[in-house]
Amino acid sequence: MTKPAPDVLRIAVAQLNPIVGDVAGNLAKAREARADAARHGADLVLYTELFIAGYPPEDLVLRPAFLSACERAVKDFAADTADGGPGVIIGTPLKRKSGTHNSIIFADGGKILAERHKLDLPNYGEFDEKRVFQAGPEIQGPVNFRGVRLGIPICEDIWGGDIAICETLSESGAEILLVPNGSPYYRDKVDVRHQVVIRQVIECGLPIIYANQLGGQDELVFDGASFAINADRTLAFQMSQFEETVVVTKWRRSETDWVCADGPMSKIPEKEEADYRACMLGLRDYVNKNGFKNVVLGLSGGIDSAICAALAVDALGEERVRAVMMPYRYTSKDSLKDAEDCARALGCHYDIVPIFEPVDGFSHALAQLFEGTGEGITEENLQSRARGTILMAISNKFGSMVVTTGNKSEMSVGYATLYGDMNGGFNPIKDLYKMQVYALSRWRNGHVPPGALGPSGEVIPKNIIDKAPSAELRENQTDQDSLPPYPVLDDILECLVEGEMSVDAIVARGHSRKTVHRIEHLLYVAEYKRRQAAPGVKITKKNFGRDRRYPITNRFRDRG
Ligand SMILES: Nc1ncnc2c1ncn2[C@@H]1O[C@H](COP(=O)(O)OP(=O)(O)OC[C@H]2O[C@@H]([n+]3cccc(C(=O)O)c3)[C@H](O)[C@@H]2O)[C@@H](O)[C@H]1O
Ligand SMILES: Nc1ncnc2c1ncn2[C@@H]1O[C@H](COP(=O)(O)OP(=O)(O)OP(=O)(O)O)[C@@H](O)[C@H]1O
Ligand SMILES: NC(=O)CC[C@H](N)C(=O)O
Repeated sequence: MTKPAPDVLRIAVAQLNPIVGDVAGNLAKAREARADAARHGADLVLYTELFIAGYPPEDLVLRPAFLSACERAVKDFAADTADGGPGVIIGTPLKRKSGTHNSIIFADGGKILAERHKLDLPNYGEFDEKRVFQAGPEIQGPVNFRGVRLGIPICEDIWGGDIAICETLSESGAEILLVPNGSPYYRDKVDVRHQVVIRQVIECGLPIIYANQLGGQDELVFDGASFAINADRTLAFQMSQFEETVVVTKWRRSETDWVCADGPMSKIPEKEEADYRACMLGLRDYVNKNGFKNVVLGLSGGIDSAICAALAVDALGEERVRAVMMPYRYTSKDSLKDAEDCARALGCHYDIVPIFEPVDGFSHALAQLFEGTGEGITEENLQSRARGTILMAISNKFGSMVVTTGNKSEMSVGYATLYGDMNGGFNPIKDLYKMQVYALSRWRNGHVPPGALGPSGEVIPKNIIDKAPSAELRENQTDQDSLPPYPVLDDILECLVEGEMSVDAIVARGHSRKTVHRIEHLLYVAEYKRRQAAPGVKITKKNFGRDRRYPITNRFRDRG
């Protein structure tokens, strides 16, 4: 006799932080979450996209041994469900006759009930899925789970491509849609996701549960913030952003549809907090997942290195961060004081390593060769390179990763020295324009974000925020000697980079044509530097990683 279909379903959403390639570790994490969900009465656990592999696995998917390890792991996990506990929907790559797919397996009672393959493979911005996966050959209907028909589109499948996947699932009898996602952070992305899901709910008339991955993976930060929308378009539940969590949500069958009867309603952080927490999580996971015990950075008394030091202490704790002030002839007393005050406020290790000897040593070594030439950028870069070499020596000696500190404004126009201040393994502020660096610094002085390991109070001394930024590579230098004021520069850059706007359109916003042409030129000729730059956290819709792929050799200039 078949059991009657239930009127209540407890669906756990596992918003977890996997490690790409750590199949055994991810399986252990999945098992732990299932045990936890079982203790809280869950019928089913929904994991995120490709959870067993970690997302995005990129070219690992081309390795047969990796595919076999993933498939073995999900089969073992499916076998666990013979214990009568919750069923599972878990993401894994699967190699089948139709190709290698981005898939899920749905298991219950010790058996794999169904496999589903992603139909719409994203291939834009940061995504390159068509490179390693084949799309599922056809839309497959809902899966009957203990008498309830559940549709399982996978991430991009609901983003509104050519195929009406949610609608088709609804027409074939699905009652709830459960969507595993690997949806990376960019500013305001939570709103974008809500809009995407609401649009699908309107189209298909079904409630949709959106489970998103958590954690940093190279340049990407997965921010979680999993949620669901009821069939009547109301928010059914909202999970927290930037935190690992497993929650059991309760769904009740009504006359017409399933409605969420119990689930969390977490508050989503506002702009500065969200960006700060993304930078912090991205840095923490990069350092920890790559096995570094600690980090080192040059602390100049300027705002960029100060916010990087704060992010590092918040991400890793004061004991794991070493800040090094490396004064030279042009380092002001103010900078020495500001750097020390910042390090003291943060409580991290602080050292002073002057660079007179290395810089003067290089100058001596080159004196004959350079005879008759004037001093200029070459000599300025020697200072930056001496600092870069010292940081790399500390890195080699103690195994600390160098945190590099160039903001997006500088990285855009090439105001950074190759093999100098560009040295480093990871850059937490690579995708923040200078004005955003200021905004986040002010915000951090007034708040300690959840999960931060650093202290409260003014961790970035006010003087660092108030003074005119300077690289201090020659007497009385300020950034504004050779660049437009940062509010102007950042606006032009945002128009050129994120907006891909024409020079005419940017001039129409009130900027001088000459300045816009100059910035466009600087942006293009700095491409070679960016290709050699360390990776860093993606915060905007278009970062200097995968999102923007300009040629290095490029004669185009917009003179239209
Ligand atoms: N297309 C290309 N493809 C490959 N390599 C190319 C290249 N063009 C130049 N190069 C190479 O790159 C070298 C030039 O690059 P690089 O040595 O870095 O030096 P460069 O870009 O000439 O100078 C560094 C710039 O960064 C500024 N800076 C430095 C440090 C800190 C800050 C700050 O504001 O925080 C600013 C500094 O004022 C200066 O404008 C050339 O000598 C050449 O070897
Ligand atoms: N005197 C210094 N001591 C230690 N590190 C330095 C020093 N000067 C520069 N650096 C390092 O090189 C990076 C680039 O610094 P620079 O001062 O040239 O300009 P910046 O981009 O305005 O950075 P900041 O705002 O941190 O000063 C700094 O963020 C810092 O990590
Ligand atoms: N992994 C995916 O398919 C993600 C695609 C989706 N457009 C997102 O950014 O969230």
